[in-house]
Amino acid sequence: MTRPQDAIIQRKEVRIMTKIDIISGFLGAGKTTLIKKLLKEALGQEKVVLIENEFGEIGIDGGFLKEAGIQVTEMNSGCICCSLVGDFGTALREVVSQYSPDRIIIEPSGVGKLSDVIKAVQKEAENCDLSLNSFVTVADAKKCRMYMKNFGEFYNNQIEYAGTVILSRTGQVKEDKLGQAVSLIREHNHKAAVITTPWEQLDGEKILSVMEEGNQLEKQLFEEEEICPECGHHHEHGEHHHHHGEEHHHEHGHHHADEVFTSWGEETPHKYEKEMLEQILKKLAESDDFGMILRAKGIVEGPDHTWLHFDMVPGEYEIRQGEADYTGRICVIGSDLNTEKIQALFGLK
Ligand SMILES: Nc1nc2c(ncn2[C@@H]2O[C@H](COP(=O)(O)OP(=O)(O)OP(=O)(O)O)[C@@H](O)[C@H]2O)c(=O)[nH]1
Repeated sequence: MTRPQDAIIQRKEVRIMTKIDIISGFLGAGKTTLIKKLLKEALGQEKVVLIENEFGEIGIDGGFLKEAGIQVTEMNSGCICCSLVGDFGTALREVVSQYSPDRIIIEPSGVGKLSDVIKAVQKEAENCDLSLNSFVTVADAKKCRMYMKNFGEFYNNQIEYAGTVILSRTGQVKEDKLGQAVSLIREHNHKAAVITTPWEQLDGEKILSVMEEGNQLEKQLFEEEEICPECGHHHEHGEHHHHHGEEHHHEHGHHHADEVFTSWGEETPHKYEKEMLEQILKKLAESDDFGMILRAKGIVEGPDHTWLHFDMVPGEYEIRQGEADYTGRICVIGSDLNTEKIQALFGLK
């Protein structure tokens, strides 16, 4: 029986809990861009800590968020999922006791499995005052077919476990292509809300409210479906079986991210002219000589004490002028990387 005072006590308990939002998504999907938008447009009044787990030993993203006054905890020593669950728990507890934030945003590495991250958070949530508030996946509308085909074991898991799927770059694709992307997502997740509106048209508050709605599906997700400890996939039963019961069998081989993806990173004082950097990124994006490049990013010194920040994902790159850093750094992530050739391309050997 619920008495009025019980309701009050419950509400108080909810208020002191730290909310956890997991923002997953494949390499270069737009996780950091989304987090910046949410911080600016929806979370300005809250005390937020960001836990980042970048793949590759050189952290690049932390800087500008720190400039914005956000506490950033990087976990570059290993991955949140699988092997280092214990360490992740420690990091989470430390963050809670040190900062008692209103909210912790977790940005897992682009090649992490969302199911593993959710499991790790749930394990800790039992011990501390943490509530799993939302778990979303950012997916590039232009590339989801290609990623599903080539890296389904990692990519599909992120889609399957998302409470909300936020498509990025939807303004750059034609309507029919966007429709195809949504169908592909739906094949792997028929419950999540899928945001298709270009981000510029949406306020951060709106996005946050959709994310938080998605949370209500959590119980359903975890109660109805068992999670395979081997592959992290749902083993659905009953009438859901037609859904993706078949394809998960041949995906059953369990790979750790570092068996499939490699990264190369270097800190360097080397200076680059903008045109030079452009040529490098173009070659990286277009040539097959370097392996399958999935992501490159960095901050390097340019001419006349300027600093160039760059981002590359398959098919596109971007160079902006930005803040100086204590030294230049470059990170390249992909599959079957030829690191010697990449190093030479950047003029570092
Ligand atoms: N035009 C456009 N560009 C986007 C969008 N989302 C991300 N980008 C660009 O894509 C690149 C990667 O974005 P990030 O936000 O760094 O992606 P991420 O998922 O954090 O990437 P990782 O560091 O690999 O985990 C940047 O150059 C962004 O400006 C989008 O919706 N539209």
